[in-house]
Amino acid sequence: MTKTPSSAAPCPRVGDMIQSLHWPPQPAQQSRVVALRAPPPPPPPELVVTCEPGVAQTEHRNTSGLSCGSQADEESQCSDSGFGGSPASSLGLRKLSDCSSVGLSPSSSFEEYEEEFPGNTDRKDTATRSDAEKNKNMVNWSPVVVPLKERAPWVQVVGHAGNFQTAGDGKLLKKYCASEQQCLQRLMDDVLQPFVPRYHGVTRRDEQEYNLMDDLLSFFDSPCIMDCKMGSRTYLEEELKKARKHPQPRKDMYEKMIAVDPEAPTPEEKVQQAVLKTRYMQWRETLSSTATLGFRIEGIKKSDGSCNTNFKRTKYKEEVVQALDDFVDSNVTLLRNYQQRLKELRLVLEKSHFFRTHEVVGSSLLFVHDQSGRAGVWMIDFGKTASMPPPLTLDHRSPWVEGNREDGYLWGLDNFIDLLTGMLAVHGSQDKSHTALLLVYLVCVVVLNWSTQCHHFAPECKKLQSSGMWHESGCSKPQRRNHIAGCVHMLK
Ligand SMILES: Nc1ncnc2c1ncn2[C@@H]1O[C@H](COP(=O)(O)OP(=O)(O)OP(=O)(O)O)[C@@H](O)[C@H]1O
Ligand SMILES: O=P(O)(O)O[C@@H]1[C@H](O)[C@H](O)[C@@H](OP(=O)(O)O)[C@H](OP(=O)(O)O)[C@H]1O
Repeated sequence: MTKTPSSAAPCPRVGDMIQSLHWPPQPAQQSRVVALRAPPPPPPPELVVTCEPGVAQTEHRNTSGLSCGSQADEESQCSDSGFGGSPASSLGLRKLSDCSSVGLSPSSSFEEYEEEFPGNTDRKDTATRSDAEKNKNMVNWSPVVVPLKERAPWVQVVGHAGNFQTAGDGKLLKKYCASEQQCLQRLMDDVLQPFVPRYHGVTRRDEQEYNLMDDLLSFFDSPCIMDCKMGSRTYLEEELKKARKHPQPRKDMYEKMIAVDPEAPTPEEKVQQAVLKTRYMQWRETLSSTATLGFRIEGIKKSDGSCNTNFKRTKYKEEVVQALDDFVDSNVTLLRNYQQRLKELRLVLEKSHFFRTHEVVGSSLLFVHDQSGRAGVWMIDFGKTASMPPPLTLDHRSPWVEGNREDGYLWGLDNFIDLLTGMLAVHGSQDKSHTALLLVYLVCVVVLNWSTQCHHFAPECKKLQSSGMWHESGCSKPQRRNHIAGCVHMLK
């Protein structure tokens, strides 16, 4: 969300991303890392108390031993684009999805890279007991923190390139964004806390400030990850107003648009070779399932290292179901775990004060599971989450009409849960028909077996014997049906 084009990394290749995110390597390996992928790793992050001017604080609280001051409740959204947003030259710099790593070759798989760094095994010692205990509070299903030596390097599935760094101790640094910081702080005191990465305050590294939070992948071993953007609207009402006041057509978005559908721009946009951000965002919503289902899949990374961010046109239920089924490898237990977790989340969202009083736009649900069958879902990305002026609240289900600020988040979640329920029902009925087929097969085998035992008593067999058509091994194929019928008749 925080866009600092000057410091934004170019669309990272997988290896580069790993290099910049996974540190610090042991000195012995460091030169190898540098030789392979410059630049060298940065120094450890320094925790700072977030009371500097310009760092908005709204609450007195103490996270990770940090105490914070208080300022006016003024939120600045992290996404500035649309009215000055990413310059055209940033095309290719911004999103990981622009350089989709679909079908990464095995040689570029994350796991393989990890093996290049035996030093990583030593770092398991740095995962302290207190960290493990903090993490324990966050997950309400399994308190296991996977030892670092077993962990694959951190992976960013989608989002702004260059926004993240790992802290190496089960924590993650995301480029500082004041409104996101406010949300994360508030969420730590809300019933939603178990569904959000634990927030540890602001930290600085290399002159850049970051929000420090739990790395949700640290609970998993070679995780499969899915990012789903929630809600029926992906831009803030505020963005719409600003775009009307100061329209700033974007060339980069025009290019992203024609890359997907050359016919999408209007004749006017074709002449300008640029589109407004809000227009681009609306087009993305209707092209995908955002407008019809209230959520869309942004990207999926599987445990084999393959990563797919090619979901811009994944719109219809059947397509979404197909992608979800592929994400869980048709594993019914995982589907059930995810359904359960989403139902729990829905119950908590309906009770949450934070949720009631915030317009939640552009936020994602991060789905993570691994081979062990553990599965978790967390809310991430609050850069475009804006508080409502009191006493206004949102129900998150009503359709959006400009001015009501409804975001369709719960409507999307309802649809998501319904899809999973439907998938489970199909798997259930498939299981039943498989069981029925298996039973029929078993009965046939038993009866056939029986038939060879009881042929002496079956009148048909006697007939066959007297006609010389009996085979020593039992009935020959053409007569088998009669034989079985005879046996069954006898049993009656
Ligand atoms: N706490 C976390 N733990 C593990 N992975 C995370 C965490 N937060 C974010 N990620 C990873 O980073 C990706 C992008 O996250 P996020 O949406 O917060 O970034 P962003 O740059 O603000 O994205 P956007 O372009 O949608 O605004 C996610 O898809 C996920 O892979
Ligand atoms: O997925 P795409 O097609 O690449 O489109 C991007 C996506 O909608 C992001 O959510 C948005 O960032 P925000 O959510 O922060 O607005 C970004 O705007 P940006 O280019 O202005 O960062 C878009 O370019």
